[in-house]
Amino acid sequence: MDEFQSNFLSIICLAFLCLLLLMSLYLKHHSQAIDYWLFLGSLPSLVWNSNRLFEWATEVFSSLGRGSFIIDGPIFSKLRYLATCHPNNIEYILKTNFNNFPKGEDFREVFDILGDGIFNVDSDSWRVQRRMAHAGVSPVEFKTLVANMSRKVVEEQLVPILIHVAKKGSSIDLQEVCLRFAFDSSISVIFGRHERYLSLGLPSNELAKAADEVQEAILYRHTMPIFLWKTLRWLGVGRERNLFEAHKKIDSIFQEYISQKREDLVKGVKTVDLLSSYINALEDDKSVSLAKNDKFLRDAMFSFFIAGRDTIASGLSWFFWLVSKSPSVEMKILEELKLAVLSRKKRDDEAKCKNDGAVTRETEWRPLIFDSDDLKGLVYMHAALCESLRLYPPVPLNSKSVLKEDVLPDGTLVKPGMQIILSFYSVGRMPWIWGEDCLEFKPERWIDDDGKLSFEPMSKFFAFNAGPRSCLGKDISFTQMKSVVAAVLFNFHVEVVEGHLVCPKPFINLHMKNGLKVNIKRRAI
Ligand code: HEM
Repeated sequence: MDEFQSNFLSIICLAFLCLLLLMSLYLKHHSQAIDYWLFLGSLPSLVWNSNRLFEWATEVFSSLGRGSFIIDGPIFSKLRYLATCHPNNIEYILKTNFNNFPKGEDFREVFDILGDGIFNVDSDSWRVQRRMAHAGVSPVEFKTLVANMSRKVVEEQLVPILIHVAKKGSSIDLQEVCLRFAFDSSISVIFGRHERYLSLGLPSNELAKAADEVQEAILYRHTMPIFLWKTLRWLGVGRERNLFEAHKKIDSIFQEYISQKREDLVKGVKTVDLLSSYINALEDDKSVSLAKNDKFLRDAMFSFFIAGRDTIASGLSWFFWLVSKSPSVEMKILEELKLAVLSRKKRDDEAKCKNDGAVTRETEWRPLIFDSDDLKGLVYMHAALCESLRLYPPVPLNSKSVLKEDVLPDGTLVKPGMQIILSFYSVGRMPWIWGEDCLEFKPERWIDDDGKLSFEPMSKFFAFNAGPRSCLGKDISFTQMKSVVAAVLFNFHVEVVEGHLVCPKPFINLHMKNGLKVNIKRRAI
């Protein structure tokens, strides 16, 4: 064999070996339900499925038959994610070894719009924020404020719009209505202001527009390597330009609200709202400058605004959709509400008899608005809301970093530098976690044999997070959602427009890609 022939043979052997390596790498990982590409890792799969990320992750978990899988980035990047939906892992990360899994610097950079707000800080800064937020939302006065504000927005804004739509016989996007309800309720509770973003004609609002832009831009950041969006930010182009403008707008609106509130407080105008309670609490600490306080207030209030707006809207929209497809659930909710109305009537009649002896009977149809007293103890409605949040958690994913090497309860090794994605969306869709009927909307699974709410499902329910960073707004969320659900279902029949396609939108919060187009009819009970 001459030199040329031997070189030629070597090249052929090398090429064959490379091909073999490539095929084996591809095939090996392909058999594990997630494609792995030489040099590019799992990035092509991720990009390919970016418009159905939650469903894709769920499919991968299902086909693997276990609760964790690795997503590798391109060969020279340090990108390495662990996706998990295993309840034991989630419990371990959020509770048992909480200190080893902070949010981390990457999260902080991507969500820089949140500043030093509670969602964006770890360790001591988080503890300070948590203490203040807890003190702000725990008092009975605050809970009463939330109940009163929800009732007000429902009575004065939501119901009149639905009456209008029912009379006209036209359709409406119920998701948009829920978003606007959540916006107005949040603003009134946080700032004591009444925005009326939810009103006939669906007016535009600068703050709402900026907040939407922020969500879109942050999602966009998730789809590309950090260096790329940072370059776009530096160049001031595309979505980064929009984010910059939205950031500026939000800062100026919040600064105006804060200054206005300070002036009101100096004038002696007292209101019960979150901002007032924060200003009063900060007043005691004279060591901090006003400007620093204002920045702290901006970050804290923006976090509350983000916390309450999209979550409540998402929770309500998916709930109405699920109930519209499940007449038996709807009937049971109505039965429960009728009982609540009867006991209210009894209370009212007794009070009237005591006062003037005459019990009036109403003849004309008037929408019935429920008070917080009426909404206490609605076990079935509570169960139905939990069931809807199980299938469609408003915060579908959570992300954590790793401080020290650790082994998760399912045996997965995690190392510093890795990012862990907790897929709350997938947890509710695994037969091995929730049973073979996991995809069915069954509020009954939340009710025990004595007809009370069962605590058992709570150990695998993470819609409100868990552990030290669990949601501080859980109770008030139920108050708000119940006041909307009761008023809408008791007074109206909601019917999804025929042919309207409902599917999740890849977003920070779980919204519907095409909204929720519904027809509204007045209900005669
Ligand atoms: C259906 C409605 C809601 C759902 C499903 C929900 C869910 C969650 C989740 C999953 C987290 C953890 C987020 C993370 O670690 O990044 C969280 C945290 C939080 N939520 Fe909610 N939330 C809801 C409504 C609210 C409301 C109305 C408020 C307003 C007071 C609120 C206040 C908070 C706060 C302050 C935290 C931060 C806790 C911390 O980091 O220590 N949430 N929520």
